[in-house]
Amino acid sequence: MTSTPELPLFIGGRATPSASQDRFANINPATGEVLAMVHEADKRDVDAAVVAAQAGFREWSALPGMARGRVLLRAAALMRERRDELAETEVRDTGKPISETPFADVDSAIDALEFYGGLAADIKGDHLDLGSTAFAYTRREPLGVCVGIGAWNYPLQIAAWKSAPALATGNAMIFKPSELTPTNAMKLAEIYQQAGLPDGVFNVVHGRSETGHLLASHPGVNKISFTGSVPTGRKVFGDAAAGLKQATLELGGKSPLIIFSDAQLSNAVSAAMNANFYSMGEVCSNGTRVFVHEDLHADFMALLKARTEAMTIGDPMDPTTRVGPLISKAHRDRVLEYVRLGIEEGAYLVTGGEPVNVPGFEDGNFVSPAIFDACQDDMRICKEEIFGPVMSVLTFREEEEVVERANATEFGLAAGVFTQNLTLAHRVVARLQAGSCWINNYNLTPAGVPFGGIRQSGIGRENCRETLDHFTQVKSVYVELGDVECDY
Ligand SMILES: NC(=O)C1=CN([C@@H]2O[C@H](COP(=O)(O)OP(=O)(O)OC[C@H]3O[C@@H](n4cnc5c(N)ncnc54)[C@H](O)[C@@H]3O)[C@@H](O)[C@H]2O)C=CC1
Repeated sequence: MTSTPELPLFIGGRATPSASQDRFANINPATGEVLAMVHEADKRDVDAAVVAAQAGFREWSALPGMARGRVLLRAAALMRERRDELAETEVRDTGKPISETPFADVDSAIDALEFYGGLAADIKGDHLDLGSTAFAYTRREPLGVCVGIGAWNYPLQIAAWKSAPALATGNAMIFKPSELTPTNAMKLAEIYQQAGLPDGVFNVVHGRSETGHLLASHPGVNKISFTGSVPTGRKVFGDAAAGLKQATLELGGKSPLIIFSDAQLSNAVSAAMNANFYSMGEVCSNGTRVFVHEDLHADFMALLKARTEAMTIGDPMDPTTRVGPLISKAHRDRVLEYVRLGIEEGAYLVTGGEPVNVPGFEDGNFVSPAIFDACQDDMRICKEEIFGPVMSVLTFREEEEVVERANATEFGLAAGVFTQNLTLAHRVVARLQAGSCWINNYNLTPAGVPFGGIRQSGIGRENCRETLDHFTQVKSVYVELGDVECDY
């Protein structure tokens, strides 16, 4: 009989057992199998990670940007060699289908490493002319030890989106993956090390909320980059405020997708499905409020229903599968509770929203993709983030009306507009209160295009050049070439 593997921490360039004896199980959401017993970091471990990161920072920040960029590019190449393995690991940890993870997870992570690897040599300040006898310049300097805290839905992508800009700018990072999906952060640490990253520059600390709090409140930490839910984001921001640390937050959403009557129908349906059912709907930027113009509604619903019912639910390792299990039993129950609530609130359940028994995967958390029609703005299913495969369809008549209703939310992560009238599209997008918008597509996040939210959806932008500003601070230097004026 083989024993369950252990997943230790990664501190100072070494796989390190936690000082605490606490372990928690990492469970495969498709099978219920315990993949590993994960070491939970306590205060001693967090202190050790900070000391290691401070040492790593001294060495790493002294290198020229070109040298740092080269390490990131080597790491990207190593990830590409291990693409299949990383994609399969992501399937086992998250339950997402293998038809997605090589692209949305691994390639997106590789893109981030290549993007920031390329920019590392171009991190620079400004020169200010102050007349013939003086000038000033600014330096963009790293912050020091940065903490990354990740959610469970895109574990490798989040680790890469946070660590690549942090490292490109000369910082060290301590990354805490979600306790539900801890494996690929360890593989990323191995890859960075193999690519030549000095010990201590990228550390992985496992744990749950207490470990996250210990990291966010640690006096030796200079910045926190967080991805997760709004309530946790508030706590992390509170810890950052108490220590006067910088923080960027990528939080949840309840984003609108507006489909005007002239939209190309099959593209609009494709986008609505991607915006609700990709990764089983466990995507922060999902367009879960689908506003469809009354004139298109009947055709839209017919095609949407047929295509949704044709999605294959099953073994996430099977390349033909489109719907895998939800991340955990607790989350599945929460999603099913929202389906029950939607019916109770008077929305019409067109299809799905039921637990699915997949033969051979009796312990899997499968739920069929759900479509609600006849939704009203004030229903809880239309106001609260469900983070599962539940689409709410609402109808509208006028542009003015739909813009107002789309913006009537506490969130502001993303929004989409479908129309062949580009004047209308740009006019509407300009009025939508969201950080990331798409016209005639949805949820694409290429490296270089800023991603992030406003209002309750977060602070800061990831996956773009602006992120470099979030991982650096400006030092200004005044240089005198003339004499010092003095009245004394
Ligand atoms: N805007 C974005 O880019 C994204 C946002 N999300 C959001 O994440 C949420 C789902 O992810 P979950 O992992 O369930 O979120 P969560 O907020 O429960 O956990 C996120 C991370 O925070 C850690 N944590 C928990 N309590 C903490 C504390 N007091 N201090 C510090 N860290 C703590 C967790 O261990 C985990 O690593 C959804 O609301 C979703 O919208 C997810 C992916 C991307």
